[in-house]
Amino acid sequence: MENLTVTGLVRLIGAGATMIYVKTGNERHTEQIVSQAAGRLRGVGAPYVWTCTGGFSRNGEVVEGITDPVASLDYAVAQEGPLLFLFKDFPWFWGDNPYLIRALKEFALCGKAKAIIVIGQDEGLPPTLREEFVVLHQGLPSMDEIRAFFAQAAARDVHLAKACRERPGLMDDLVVAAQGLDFTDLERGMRTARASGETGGDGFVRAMFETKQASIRTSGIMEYVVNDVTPGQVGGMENLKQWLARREQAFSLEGISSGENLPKGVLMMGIAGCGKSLFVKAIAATWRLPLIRLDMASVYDGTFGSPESSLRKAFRTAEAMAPCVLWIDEIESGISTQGFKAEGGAASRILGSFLTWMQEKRAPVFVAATANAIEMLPAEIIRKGRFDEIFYIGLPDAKAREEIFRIHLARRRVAPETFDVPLLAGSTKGFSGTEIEQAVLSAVFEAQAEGRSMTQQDLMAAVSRTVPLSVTMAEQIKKIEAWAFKRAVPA
Ligand SMILES: Nc1ncnc2c1ncn2[C@@H]1O[C@H](COP(=O)(O)OP(=O)(O)OP(=O)(O)O)[C@@H](O)[C@H]1O
Repeated sequence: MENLTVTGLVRLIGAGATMIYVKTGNERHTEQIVSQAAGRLRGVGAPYVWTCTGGFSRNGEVVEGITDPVASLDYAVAQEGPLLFLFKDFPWFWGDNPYLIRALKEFALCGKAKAIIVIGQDEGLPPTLREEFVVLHQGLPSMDEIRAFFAQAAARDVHLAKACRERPGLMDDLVVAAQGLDFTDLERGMRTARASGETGGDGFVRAMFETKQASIRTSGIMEYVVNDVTPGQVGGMENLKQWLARREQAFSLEGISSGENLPKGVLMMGIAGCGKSLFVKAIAATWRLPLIRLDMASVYDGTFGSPESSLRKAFRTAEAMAPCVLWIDEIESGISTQGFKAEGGAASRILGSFLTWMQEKRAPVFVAATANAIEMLPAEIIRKGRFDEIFYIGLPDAKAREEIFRIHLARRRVAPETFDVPLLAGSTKGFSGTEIEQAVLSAVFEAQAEGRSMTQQDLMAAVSRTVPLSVTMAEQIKKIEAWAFKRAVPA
């Protein structure tokens, strides 16, 4: 699907296109582009803009108050061209109005001196009209458009102009911070910066990051994860850490600019609570990339639109924010226990479009996918070449458990040297990272409740109170490990 641009629109209409459908999330900006295109088309003048409440207006003045969609098309047909009509609310009517569909089909035959542009939020073009319309997509602004936006903003805003003079690299920082925002959000970001009273360069950059976080949050299926986890905070997983370190160069600025040999992504599967999420955060923090989390369960349950359109939106946002890490959490969600093939429809279509995107993406988006229920993953997803590597994160061994104890004791400001950590590690065979963390926390609380410092005894008592998942789910874990042994690299 082609992107909506002024030149593209002028070229299309100049070549005789009479019916264009623009999929947009920002009506106002689409209207601006259509107005600019109309200005470049000889003899067309300002476009007629139709809404279901006000009828037609031109240059902001009402010219004809027809609010019925079919009658409005009759009006458009009767006008002398060359003219451009922008219809805003048609998609709400054409679902159950055969007269409107017919009137649109007739408009397509009414001559070339007039063109109509219909705008809508979703793909919602009825199948019967697909042949009539050229479909365009109003994507997110490019880096050049964002730069132009800030240049214009600096011409109006004395604080931004001053900050740009004082910090030569500010424009670049702003463009990176604002990537992935649409024009409405860019304006919102400027307002946030002004309202915060922080009018230095950092204030503007921060406002853009905050706007991006808020904008990703409102999409419902995605979340901007603020994080500063380093590999030093992850116990064990030596293979994964080495893998990560070897690829750091590829995701450096030079690596990204060369665009060559960029890693596609990793799939991390394994037992709950063993640090999959923690490691995804460590990847993003090590490479100093923004981390966006996509919740597959919300994609599948359709709360925020059809799964297909949610996923497309997520990919577009990730590409617009590139370079970034896209964390696909619970990638196996939505696939029933009866198996991938039996599910047929939605699940296989969605996983199919995910795999195609993985294969074709050019933008530096590193995909970090995590999965718990690995036996549900279809062969398609674990086939070699989809992900750069598939890691299995199992229960930590004794050395990893020691590291995990040290990390969590230090996090609670307790000096690990004062404890017999090897003994603790030896007593926690079969514990996951979460279970070790919980045991440390429980011992901290016990000691606090009695108003004293924590002792080895508190920790050993907390450990003996814990029944790890590996005991209650021994059979399942054995099965998972046997499955992973053949298909994945141990983390
Ligand atoms: N290897 C580890 N090193 C240090 N801490 C760990 C480790 N594994 C788990 N933890 C602790 O347990 C918490 C939960 O782990 P995390 O959420 O990363 O596990 P997960 O495998 O993603 O689990 P789930 O599948 O349930 O989301 C982490 O925030 C961390 O505090």
